[in-house]
Amino acid sequence: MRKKLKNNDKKPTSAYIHIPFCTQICYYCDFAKVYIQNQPVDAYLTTLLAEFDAQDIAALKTIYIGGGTPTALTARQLDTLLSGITRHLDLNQLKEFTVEANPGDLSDDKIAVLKKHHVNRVSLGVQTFNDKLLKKIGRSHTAQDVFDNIAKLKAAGFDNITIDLIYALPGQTMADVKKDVATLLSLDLPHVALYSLILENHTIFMNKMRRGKLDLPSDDSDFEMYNYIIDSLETAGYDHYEISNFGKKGFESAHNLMYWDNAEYYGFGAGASGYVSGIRYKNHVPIHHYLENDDKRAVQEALTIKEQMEEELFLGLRKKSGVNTVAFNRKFNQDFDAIYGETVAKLIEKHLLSRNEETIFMTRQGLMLGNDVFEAFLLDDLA
Ligand SMILES: C[S@@+](CC[C@H](N)C(=O)[O-])C[C@H]1O[C@@H](n2cnc3c(N)ncnc32)[C@H](O)[C@@H]1O
Ligand SMILES: C[S@@+](CC[C@H](N)C(=O)[O-])C[C@H]1O[C@@H](n2cnc3c(N)ncnc32)[C@H](O)[C@@H]1O
Ligand code: SF4
Repeated sequence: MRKKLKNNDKKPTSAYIHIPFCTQICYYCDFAKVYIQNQPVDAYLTTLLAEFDAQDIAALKTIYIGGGTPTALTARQLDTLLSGITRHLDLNQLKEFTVEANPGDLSDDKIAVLKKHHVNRVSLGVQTFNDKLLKKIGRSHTAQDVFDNIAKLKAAGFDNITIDLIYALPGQTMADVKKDVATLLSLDLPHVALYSLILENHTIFMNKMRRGKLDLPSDDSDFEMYNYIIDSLETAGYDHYEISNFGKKGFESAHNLMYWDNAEYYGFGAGASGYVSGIRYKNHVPIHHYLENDDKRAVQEALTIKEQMEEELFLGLRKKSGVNTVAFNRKFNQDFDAIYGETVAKLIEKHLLSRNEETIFMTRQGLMLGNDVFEAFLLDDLA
């Protein structure tokens, strides 16, 4: 179907900002980033803030600064970035302002800068509490750094702290996962994201795998770990509100929910994705391409209605609450069951999907095999 969606005149109320610098390059990571030494960091920040200013944004509900590692910047650079972003914003409307941080990088002066500029959520890339495993995956911090950073953040008044953990790491056993979960629960944080290790191209791990030198847990162990994690966290009072995300009541990430609700957002910086006025775009990467091109967008595409409907399903089904079919009918002016009724029935038969009156949502099995479910919702060209 070639028909374009009507452009949405309303401005997005969320922004993602990308800082593509790191003080370490982890063996598993394929995100847009480079080692920070000798990089044109100040020039990058100037260009990034010019890109931001050009949109003339008066208010945002959620801001997410990710990377790379935002806290790889010096306190002065972080101050420049955060004051540049918040300078013209109506801060009364800002609900969630997240900055990602690497435990090894988060000093007192950087924490003070975050606090000064209204950051109210910090996401720490912990990955595991096992120091041996941390070394094995190329991280330069220890579990103790994490405990120290969390204590400092709490002392500075940050109550919305989330951590990222990865499981199914090379050589990791079920006993290791149980220890990580026990440590996590002892910290009593309001939110955590747990990812199964993905073997990405162009990473040291992929290189090792090709040479037969990476000892990854089997798919069965991966399932067992995932099941254990979900059961333990749910028992401890966390809501498993998205495939990889768990939150105490009221601490679900508003910014990430915005993505899964298929809403529009700005993306600023090298490699950032955005979705504005019906157009999905991705900015130039690597950094010098981003700096040198006047048009920061490397690719952009106006989504057809078919693509919009597919995305509504892929993204919405990531959430435990699933997709509301009545809202779908209203949004697209189509009959959900005429398009997807058969697909849904087949997935229910395979115990991957459930349905109640208005919504469809994934079963535990579906959450584990997410990609199989998403593929089933790809549409052939509609007439
Ligand atoms: C792009 S990183 C940015 C966070 C920050 N630089 C840090 O590492 O502390 C965001 C998160 O993605 C997750 N991640 C990155 N690569 C992954 C992979 N190959 N498999 C699973 N999770 C991954 C990690 O948990 C990481 O904390
Ligand atoms: C893997 S997720 C981790 C989420 C986080 N732990 C939380 O719950 O707040 C975050 C990473 O996804 C990537 N990311 C998120 N939104 C993006 C966007 N709009 N454009 C490009 N990358 C994005 C960034 O690399 C970012 O570090
Ligand atoms: S996981 Fe974080 S610190 Fe490690 S390379 Fe990726 S972005 Fe950088």
